Amino acid sequence: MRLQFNKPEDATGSAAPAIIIGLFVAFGGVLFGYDTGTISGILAMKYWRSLFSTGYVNPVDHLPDVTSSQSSMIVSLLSAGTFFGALAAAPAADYFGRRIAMIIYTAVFCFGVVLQVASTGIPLFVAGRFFAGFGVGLLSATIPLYQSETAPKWIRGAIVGSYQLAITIGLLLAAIVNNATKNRDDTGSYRIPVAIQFAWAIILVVGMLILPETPRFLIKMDKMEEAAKALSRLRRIPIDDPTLTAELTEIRANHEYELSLGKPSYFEIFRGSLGKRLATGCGVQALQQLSGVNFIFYYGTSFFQNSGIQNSFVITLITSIINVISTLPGLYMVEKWGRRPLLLFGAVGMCTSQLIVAIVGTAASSMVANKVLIAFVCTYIFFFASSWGPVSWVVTGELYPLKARAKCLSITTATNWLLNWAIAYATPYMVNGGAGNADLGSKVFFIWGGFCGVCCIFVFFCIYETKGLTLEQVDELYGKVSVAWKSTDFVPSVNYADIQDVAEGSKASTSLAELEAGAQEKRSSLATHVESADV
Ligand SMILES: OC[C@H]1O[C@](O)(CO)[C@@H](O)[C@@H]1O
Repeated sequence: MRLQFNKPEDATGSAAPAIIIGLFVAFGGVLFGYDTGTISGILAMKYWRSLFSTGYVNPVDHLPDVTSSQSSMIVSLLSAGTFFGALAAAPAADYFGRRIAMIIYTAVFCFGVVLQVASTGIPLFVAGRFFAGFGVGLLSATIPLYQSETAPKWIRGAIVGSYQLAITIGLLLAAIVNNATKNRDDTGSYRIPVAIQFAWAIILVVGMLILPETPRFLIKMDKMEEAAKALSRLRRIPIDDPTLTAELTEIRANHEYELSLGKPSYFEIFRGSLGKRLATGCGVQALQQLSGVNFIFYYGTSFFQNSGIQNSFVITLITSIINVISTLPGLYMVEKWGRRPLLLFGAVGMCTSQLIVAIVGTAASSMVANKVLIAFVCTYIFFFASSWGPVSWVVTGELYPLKARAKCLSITTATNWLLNWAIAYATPYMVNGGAGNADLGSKVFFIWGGFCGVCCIFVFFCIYETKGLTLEQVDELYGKVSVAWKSTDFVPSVNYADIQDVAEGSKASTSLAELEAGAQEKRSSLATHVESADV
């Protein structure tokens, strides 16, 4: 079978530079996955435990250890940092630009790594976790923003989705490094897994120094000539090419039209049509977490052990591998089927798998039951990784108008982190027996299955189909179509081909006057169409 994406006839220039750049930037996601995955290994290291112990001795193995409240502070401060980082990402991305912001954010992350490597006591280590988390949070909101603003429309889903692929690779690397270093008992033991992250951070910064800024950010700052240069690098076409003029014209006209509807303050983005889009973005990210994926990645090992399954570490490794491999078909299918069908397919599959795990895990405990349980945990991971894992980032990356994109993506990404933290924090109380704890055991899968059921309803009522549209046509879609299930019938009113005809007539140069003329035409067309909309 030959995999082929649907490159339209009006596609501008070559997609190769944008694909390479998009994939390169995606690898910031490795830091995301690795950083969340590595801590469980560090907390178990003998050397680390004795160095950081403040006198407490673990009653199980009688060795020095940190207390459970100290370890929960160490774990949760990373999540707190990521949450605040995601929230804080918008100002720099809107002020300095997406590219410079990513460089600054990676430096923040590196500062956190330095503190952790240098620390010999809990306060400094905790501060390092917070800063590293802050950097990861900042990057996690800015990478999909950069990718969606640079990608050609017909392959944007796959490029933004590759961010999730990098997250899964980071998780897998963490599982491998944890296993490889778990028996080390020297000063390097915990410093090696932490310091390894420098390598990626440095590659990322060096790469970003030579990457172009996004043309959309430059247009937002009214730097038309620079925007034309950036787009010409991204699409590998001459600066006076009519297709380039057409794409710039569409972006600029749309941005001006959106601005004419009002400037977005933080207050503004919670109201009206923008508020609806923001609720959709937060909903999709919240449900991605509530489907229960991190229950498996954070607590999988101990859950399998408690269910009487031996080799629980190997099973966790297997789920991490399935997670990486299954993300690949998701990147392809998001452009073939589109966002709505893939999310629906994933939600039905995840719901069925989680409910089977819940029923089998609650009803019986035998060799056969354990095998069925493991098989359906793996099936759940397959459905998650090929749909909600990547597509939640795709959907949120393309949901917002340029004027508010950074702010809205910050809030949407912070929602993902908030739920990530809440689930990591609450699950041990829900699952383990003991005073004040719910002792749900396998019944917890009924909760995840229930939320996957909500995912199905959410997709049907809230997710608009945006496959193959430019980010500007997505704005038009939201202006014209009032209900999500009719979004598949939407036909954009103006596209590159139309504007290209205007540009073709005066091919001489990408002058500002030419762009202005095209922009004027697109603006009036947008206004006419939105007035006649069936909203
Ligand atoms: O692949 C699983 C991983 O993906 C995420 O949901 C982010 O999209 C993480 O929270 C999780 O650990």
